[in-house]
Amino acid sequence: MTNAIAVLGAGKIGEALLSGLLTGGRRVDDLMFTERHPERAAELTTRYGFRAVDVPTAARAADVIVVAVKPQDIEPLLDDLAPNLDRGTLVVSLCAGLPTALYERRLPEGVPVVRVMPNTPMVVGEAMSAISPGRHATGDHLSIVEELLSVVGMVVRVPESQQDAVTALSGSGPAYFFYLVEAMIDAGILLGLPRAVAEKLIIQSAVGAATMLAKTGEHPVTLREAVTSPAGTTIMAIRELEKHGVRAALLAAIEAARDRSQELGRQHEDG
Ligand SMILES: NC(=O)C1=CN([C@@H]2O[C@H](COP(=O)(O)OP(=O)(O)OC[C@H]3O[C@@H](n4cnc5c(N)ncnc54)[C@H](OP(=O)(O)O)[C@@H]3O)[C@@H](O)[C@H]2O)C=CC1
Ligand SMILES: O=C(O)[C@@H]1CCC=N1
Repeated sequence: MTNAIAVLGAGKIGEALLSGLLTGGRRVDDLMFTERHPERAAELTTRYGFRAVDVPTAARAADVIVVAVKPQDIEPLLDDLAPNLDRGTLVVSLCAGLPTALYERRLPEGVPVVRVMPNTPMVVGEAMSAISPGRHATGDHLSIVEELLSVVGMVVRVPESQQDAVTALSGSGPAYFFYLVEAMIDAGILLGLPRAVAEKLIIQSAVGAATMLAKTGEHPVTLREAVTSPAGTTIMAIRELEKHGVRAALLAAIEAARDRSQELGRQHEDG
C-alpha cells in the first residue's frame, strides 16, 4: 500500500477523494493537500484534520501526487511541481482533457503519470473512474491507482485515446441525470404537486431505476418496455420525448462535451 498522498487543488473532487480515503481507513497523517486560498485550506484542516502543505513539501513527502486543479490552472502548478518532483513519485491527473504527454513534457524525465477521469458520486463512495497509463506508468502504477480509487467507487482501465469520450459520458454524466431530475420535478410543479412531494417521487424513482439497472443485469430497453403498457400513459410520454428530439439532443450534447475535452487538451499542446 502506498503511504503518503498529496492532492494538489482540494476543491470538489480533491475533497471528495481525500475524505473518501480517510473513511476508507487511510491515516489522516498520510493525507495532505495544497490549496490556493488559506480560508479553504483552514476549512479542510478543521473539518478532517488533513495537513495543508506547499508544493515542495507535497513533492518531498508524498508517494502519490494527485493533480485536481481545473485544466485552465495547470500551467503554474506544473511550473511549481517540476523542480521539486522526484522521478520515482507517481503523478495522477484528474483533469479533464489534459493528456499524460503534457505532464511527461513538463516534469522530470521518466516520471510515471496516470490519467484518471472520475465523477462526483465519489462523495458517496459511488464514483465511476476510468484510468489510463502514460508512457512511463507500469502495471504496478495502475494497480496502485486502482487500489486508491476503488475505495471511492468503481474503476475501469481504458486506453488514453478514449479518455475524452469517457469524460463526456461518465465524467459529466451525473450532471445530465441531475438535469433530468430537475426537469421532472418542474413537471410535477406544472401538474400542481407540492414541490416536496414532486422531489420525493422523482428522487426515489431515480434511485429505484438506477438500482434496477445496476442489479438486474437487464438491458435498459427491456426495463423501459416493462413500464410501457399498450395504449397506456408511458407511451404517450415517450412519443413526446421522441417528437422533441431528446435522444438526438443527448447524442449531440455528449459529442459537444467530448469536443470540449479534446479542446482543453489542445490548449496545452505547446506547454
Ligand atoms: N467536478 C467534477 O465533476 C469533475 C471534475 N474533474 C476534474 O477535476 C479537476 C478539479 O475539478 P473540481 O474539483 O470540480 O474543481 P474546483 O474548482 O472545485 O477545485 C480545484 C481547486 O484547486 C484550487 N487551485 C487552483 N490552482 C491551484 C494551485 N496552483 N495550487 C493549489 N490549489 C489550486 C482551486 O482554487 P480556486 O477556488 O481559487 O480556483 C480549487 O479550490 C478539474 O481538472 C476537472 O476537470 C474530473 C471529473 C469530474
Ligand atoms: O465540466 C467539467 O469540465 C468537469 C470534467 C468532467 C465533469 N466536470
